[in-house]
Amino acid sequence: MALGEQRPPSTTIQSTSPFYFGPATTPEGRAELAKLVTEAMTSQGFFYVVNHGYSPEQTKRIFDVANVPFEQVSDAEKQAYAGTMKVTGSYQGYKLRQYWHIDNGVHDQLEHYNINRDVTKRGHPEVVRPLLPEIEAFAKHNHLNVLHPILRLLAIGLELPEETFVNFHGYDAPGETYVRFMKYYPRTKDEEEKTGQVWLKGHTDFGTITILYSQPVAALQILAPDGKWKWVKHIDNALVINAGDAMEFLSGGYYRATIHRVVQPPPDQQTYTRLGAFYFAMSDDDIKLAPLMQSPVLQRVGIKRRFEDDKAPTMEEWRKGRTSAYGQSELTKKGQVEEEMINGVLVKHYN
Ligand SMILES: O=C(O)CCC(=O)C(=O)O
Ligand SMILES: [Fe+2]
Repeated sequence: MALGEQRPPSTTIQSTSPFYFGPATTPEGRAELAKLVTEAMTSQGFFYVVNHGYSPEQTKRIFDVANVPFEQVSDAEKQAYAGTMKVTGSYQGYKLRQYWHIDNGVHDQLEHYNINRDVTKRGHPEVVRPLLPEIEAFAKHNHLNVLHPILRLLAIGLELPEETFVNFHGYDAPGETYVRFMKYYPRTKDEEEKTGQVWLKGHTDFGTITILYSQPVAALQILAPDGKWKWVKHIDNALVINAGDAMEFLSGGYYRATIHRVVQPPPDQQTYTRLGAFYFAMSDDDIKLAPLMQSPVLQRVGIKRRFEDDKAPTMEEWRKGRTSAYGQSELTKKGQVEEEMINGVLVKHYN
């Protein structure tokens, strides 16, 4: 598919303007950017990053690489490299189609291939092996050139020492931060109807920061503060950044975990397959996800508690609890929202 040729539909979020990492080399530049990031993360819950260091050609190459685990690997080999989410609470390897329940007996039609930033942790399908140096370079770029600068801005936004969150996200520290490639396959009319055109239910990501490489098939929506789902607009070679549960917990609710979902694209885009490239960041496994009380900002605005501080899960406990339950557990319906308890914390799913 020729990425970049499709146009998104007209219903797009217009309020968030992309910004540049460029000026962030000086303390003044970072202070300015921190204001923008804080504004985005405490209101809409996402922002774009442009000028992040990858050229359009490098980004295109990553999407070509992203397609390989889906298009060039046989079903049998995919099975051999399937992840064991329910048992290990870890997404490494394939998340094959039909694994999650969406709604009314309908299961998902999307595949992931998840690769830890330490690409040697597991084996990979034969055609993926020669691509591992490139995938590792991609992980490192995301971690050091995108994630760490964002984490510095988020620390400044809480008036904490700049390296506070960076120190929780060591590239070589034990933890799960990983690259995800993802492919959505077409669904039947019946499946579309029974799920109200929802491909991936409204959810929050469980890590700290998600980096999504913007791609042209519109389908991602964010639940805006006014309670309406809004399309996320495609911007060529931009990154869409959102916070997840772990960042919400660490920031005492100040930075909101963004509620987002994936729905059937608008009619003019329904014949395209949708390919995704992501970097899912988590803090190091041993970090306790309790609010950073030392933040002067939190001392002023107060903390929204999800659990008592001494009961706060570690990153490892939280990611394992959420991963093993996701799409497999019995959810309790409460109107439009479905709920479950993970590690004593209420988790919501939205239609
Ligand atoms: O495909 C997308 O745009 C979003 C996927 C997503 O939300 C996820 O994998 O957590
Ligand atoms: Fe997500």
